[in-house]
Amino acid sequence: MAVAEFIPSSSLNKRTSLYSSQLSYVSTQISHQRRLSVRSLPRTNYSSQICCSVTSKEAQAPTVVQADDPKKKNECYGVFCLTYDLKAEEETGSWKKMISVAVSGAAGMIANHLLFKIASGEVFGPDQPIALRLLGSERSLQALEGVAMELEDSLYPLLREVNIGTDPYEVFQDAEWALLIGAKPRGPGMERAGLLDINGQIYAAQGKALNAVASPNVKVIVVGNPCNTNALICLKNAPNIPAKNFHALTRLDENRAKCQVPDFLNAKINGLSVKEVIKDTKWLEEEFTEKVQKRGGALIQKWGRSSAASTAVSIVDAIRSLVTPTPEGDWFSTGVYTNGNPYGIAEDIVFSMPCRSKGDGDYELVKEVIFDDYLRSRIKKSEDELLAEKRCVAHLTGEGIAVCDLPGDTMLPGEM
Ligand SMILES: NC(=O)C1=CN([C@@H]2O[C@H](COP(=O)(O)OP(=O)(O)OC[C@H]3O[C@@H](n4cnc5c(N)ncnc54)[C@H](O)[C@@H]3O)[C@@H](O)[C@H]2O)C=CC1
Ligand SMILES: O=C([O-])CC(=O)C(=O)O
Repeated sequence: MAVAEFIPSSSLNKRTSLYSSQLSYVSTQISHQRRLSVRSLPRTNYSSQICCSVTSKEAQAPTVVQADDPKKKNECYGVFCLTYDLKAEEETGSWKKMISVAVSGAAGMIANHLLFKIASGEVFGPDQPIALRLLGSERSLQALEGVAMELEDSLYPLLREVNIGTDPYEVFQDAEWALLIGAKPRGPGMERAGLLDINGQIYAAQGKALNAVASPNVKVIVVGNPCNTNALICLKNAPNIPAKNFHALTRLDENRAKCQVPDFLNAKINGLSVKEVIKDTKWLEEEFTEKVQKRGGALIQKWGRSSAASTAVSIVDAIRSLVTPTPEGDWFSTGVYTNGNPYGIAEDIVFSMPCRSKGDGDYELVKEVIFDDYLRSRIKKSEDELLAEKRCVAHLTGEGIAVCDLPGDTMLPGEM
């Protein structure tokens, strides 16, 4: 195995430019350990290339690239990066082409659960190699390095490359999936309009970055709250990406409903409709609905922070629902851009809809969901709240001057 050599950052392209020399050293040692331990696994034809880069504005020192194949020097930009001939082995020869998955808020609680699921193959499948591109804030950069180290230590065969950085224009480069988790939590005394503005600015900037550098068909899942309106802001700032590709993560609520009692109007218990089994409509309409609505807040009271593990699971479910065919007769919930929906929901907002997928990353709306007056009234309430939020972020969607007349009961889960 050739000895790693240092290549001055100026000789590489912009993405590879930065690393503090001390971290570069630490990472080099760790990469060596990985290289040695990986080599001891029963893999053949292994030719690793290791390089280190952090993309942030405080660029510095060298990048390490193994010198045995000069042609490959510029191909690897990861904090760690393993490249070898995937076609050369029986197992890896059947793997798909590597995909690039960007995650923002990658040093946060939700990402700390999610990233390891993605790297393990649980999300995109056991034959799908992954490059992770992790976006953090300036404050979280060091923690992000820790995340990358833990990913490396986990020896996931499918995880080929990890990049970290704080500039979305660098981190989102060529991303095929963008899981946008990073956001500021609402603090005590902060007005909802203030939170909408702060997080809206983040999602406007990230939408612009995706528009400029991501894969033109990138699929985007917005998790940071308020996720529907953040998703709307994001897609309005990314006019070159189909609006249909943007989702707001509403799957956690579906999962929470299922863990209580499923959607009582459309779901079945042992083949019978829920209302045939549970006759107590008052309980279904009042207690059950409220329980799901307030589940997030109840958890914040217990944990002192919002749901992280179950949110990560629901992101996994949301992605898997798009990359695997939906079973016959089933559907899943995801917040999507309303553009010709069959339910009379206001157009031009992001609203949770029943969807099905053929497993190609795309979806279609399910048209035969049953509504009653109760459901219609609850949906109208959500619609009014989202329309009010939309007016409040008009300055971020390019639709003029914002007017914030948020209804009093627009609640975040922590507010009870
Ligand atoms: N849609 C849903 O069902 C749920 C949404 N959430 C929301 O998800 C978000 C993240 O939650 P956690 O991971 O628990 O929070 P966290 O506070 O643990 O992590 C957030 C991370 O985002 C980073 N960050 C902040 N601004 C950023 C930016 N501009 N670019 C990149 N990274 C940035 C922070 O440094 C932090 O590391 C919150 O907005 C929370 O309200 C939480 C639970 C459920
Ligand atoms: O507001 C939060 O951070 C938590 C949240 O969305 C939920 O638990 O549903």
